[in-house]
Amino acid sequence: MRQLTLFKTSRDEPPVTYMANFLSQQRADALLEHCLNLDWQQNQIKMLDKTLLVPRKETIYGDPGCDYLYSGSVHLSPKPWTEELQFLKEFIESLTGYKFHIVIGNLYRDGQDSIGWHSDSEPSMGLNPAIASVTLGATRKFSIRQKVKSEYRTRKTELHIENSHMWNQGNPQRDRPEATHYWLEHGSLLIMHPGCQEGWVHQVPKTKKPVGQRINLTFRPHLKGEP
Ligand SMILES: O=C(O)CCC(=O)C(=O)O
Ligand SMILES: [Fe+2]
Repeated sequence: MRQLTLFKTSRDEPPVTYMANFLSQQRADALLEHCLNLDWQQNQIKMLDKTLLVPRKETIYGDPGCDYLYSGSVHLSPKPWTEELQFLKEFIESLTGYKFHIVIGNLYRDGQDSIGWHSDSEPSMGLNPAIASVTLGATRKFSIRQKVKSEYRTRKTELHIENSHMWNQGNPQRDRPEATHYWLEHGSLLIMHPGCQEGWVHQVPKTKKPVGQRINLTFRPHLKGEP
């Protein structure tokens, strides 16, 4: 298959590529059905002396030994690839030229499930990782903006940024760069290119509008992955 040619983005444009009709309706429906039966769990994040439930369910599949730690406290250990997930991974690899070793799934049960502002910069992915994200089910808004200075310096997690009013003075939202929004649809692919995690943060905010369940699959590299 011909690979996507690399993607001109200017300094002020998010380094992402969005393909709305990546999967046919039929493939996307079948994959959603498959993914609803994966092994989902709701994890906990420890922050300061609090324990908070992650506001969505999660799962991880991938190469053996590719454990993933995020927010300093959520430890995910991959189950072996299912045939469907491995096929999808290889399809995206051949399209993009990027290599992936794990997939982390997010299950957003309704509009109250979300992921706050964050970047995915776990050292186990190596430097400047590309991440490919497939959406199944309900459409949700995905926002992306450039980092502010303080977000470059420390490895802030989604809950640190969301709760930054607890330790920042003033209004932390006031000086944030303007966000770009994408409506991620059933069967779509969003590629976050190298550099995206280093200079930008993204989120899927909560919404009061009635929305059905949505599954998001993020394919990621891992330093311990198979070559
Ligand atoms: O659900 C999405 O579209 C984004 C998920 C995400 O950012 C993540 O898993 O790190
Ligand atoms: Fe992310």
